[in-house]
Amino acid sequence: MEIVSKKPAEGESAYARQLLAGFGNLRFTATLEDEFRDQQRHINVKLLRTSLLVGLCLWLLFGVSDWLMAPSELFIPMLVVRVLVAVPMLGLGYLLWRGRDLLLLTPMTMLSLVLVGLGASAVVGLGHSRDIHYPYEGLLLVCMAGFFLAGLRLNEALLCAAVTLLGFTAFEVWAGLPMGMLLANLLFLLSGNVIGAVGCYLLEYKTREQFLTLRLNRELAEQDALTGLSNRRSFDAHLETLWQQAERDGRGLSVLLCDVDHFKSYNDHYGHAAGDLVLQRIAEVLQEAARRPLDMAARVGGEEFAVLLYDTEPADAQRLGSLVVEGVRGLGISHALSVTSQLVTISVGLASRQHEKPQDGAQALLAQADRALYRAKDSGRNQLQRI
Ligand SMILES: Nc1nc2c(ncn2[C@@H]2O[C@H](COP(=O)(O)OP(=O)(O)OP(=O)(O)O)[C@@H](O)[C@H]2O)c(=O)[nH]1
Repeated sequence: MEIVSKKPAEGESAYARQLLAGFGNLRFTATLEDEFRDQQRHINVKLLRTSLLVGLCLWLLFGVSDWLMAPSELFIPMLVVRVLVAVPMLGLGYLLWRGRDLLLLTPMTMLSLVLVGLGASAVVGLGHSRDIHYPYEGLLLVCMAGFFLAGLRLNEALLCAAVTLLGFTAFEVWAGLPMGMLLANLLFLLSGNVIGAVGCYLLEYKTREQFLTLRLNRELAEQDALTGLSNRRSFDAHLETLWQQAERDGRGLSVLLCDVDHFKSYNDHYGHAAGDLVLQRIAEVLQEAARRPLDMAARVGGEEFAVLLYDTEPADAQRLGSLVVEGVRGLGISHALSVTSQLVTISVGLASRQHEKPQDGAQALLAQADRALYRAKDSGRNQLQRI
């Protein structure tokens, strides 16, 4: 039978595909976008704690500027605005302090930012109702905070800036600012926002690029290049993790250790490249057996594979292991020099962690599977043995 390569192609990784396809519109495919946003939420909690503290201090500090610069009868209304805006900021602070409700983080941040923007617009409007030279430039700081300090994505920061500028325009019309001056002020604020938006775009683009590159590198570091299965390193780590989880939750854990039979003679007869293709086809069979989220199929040596089965009873693991033996034989790959069969076959050793008995640890389980595999080889290969 002719064997066709099913090796994972370059770019088969979702991260690599997204890097190749580009993301100039600052958006990934749905799954990656969810993953990205989830990661950002966790990072932003820390960033926001600092930003909020700085923002709140500055917001109240500007009250001193109101006191120094505004006509005295306006100070109290301005102070009321500042206090009213500080309340939702304190609410956001509470969310950040608790560190839960992460899904509320972005809406709360946007709400706080919009309220600060509108509050600042109201203060400026009050000022301009008496003195058209009352400083308004501080409003740009609010928009810049949205672009760079609040952990928002560009479109979210743009929305906050747009609402702020609309509020600013409304308050200025209310204050009766001359049209020419209003347009000049708006032009200044808009120019500042364009600069902020471009900077925010570049920052978000780089953040997304870094996200994809890091995830891709992590994936590559954990993967076997030939078969696309997990490699030995990630297998060992996953085994330890699952072992601890199985102990904690009182669940079963099984290891199938699989070794290709007479593979040396296969290589000698058909060539190393053909041998590589066989390993890839076998990997597919094993991957099928490890389809549940916590299960794992890995290439742990040259022609040696392992399958971890979490929360699986020994009898089920044995049934699955036998299916794997049959599945590989069922590939129908000729092996003229095999004294076991005319086809490529594998031997499998099974060991299971039984939750009702005291256990020695993950490595002991692996050693048991290795002994079972040795027994399978010794008993004629092309079969499963268990300890
Ligand atoms: N094509 C290919 N061969 C590999 C790879 N890694 C290891 N091998 C070969 O796998 C063979 C393993 O041979 P042995 O350990 O003697 O075992 P075996 O011939 O399979 O005999 P039994 O396990 O006793 O049935 C060696 O010839 C290795 O060169 C690989 O990545 N590609």
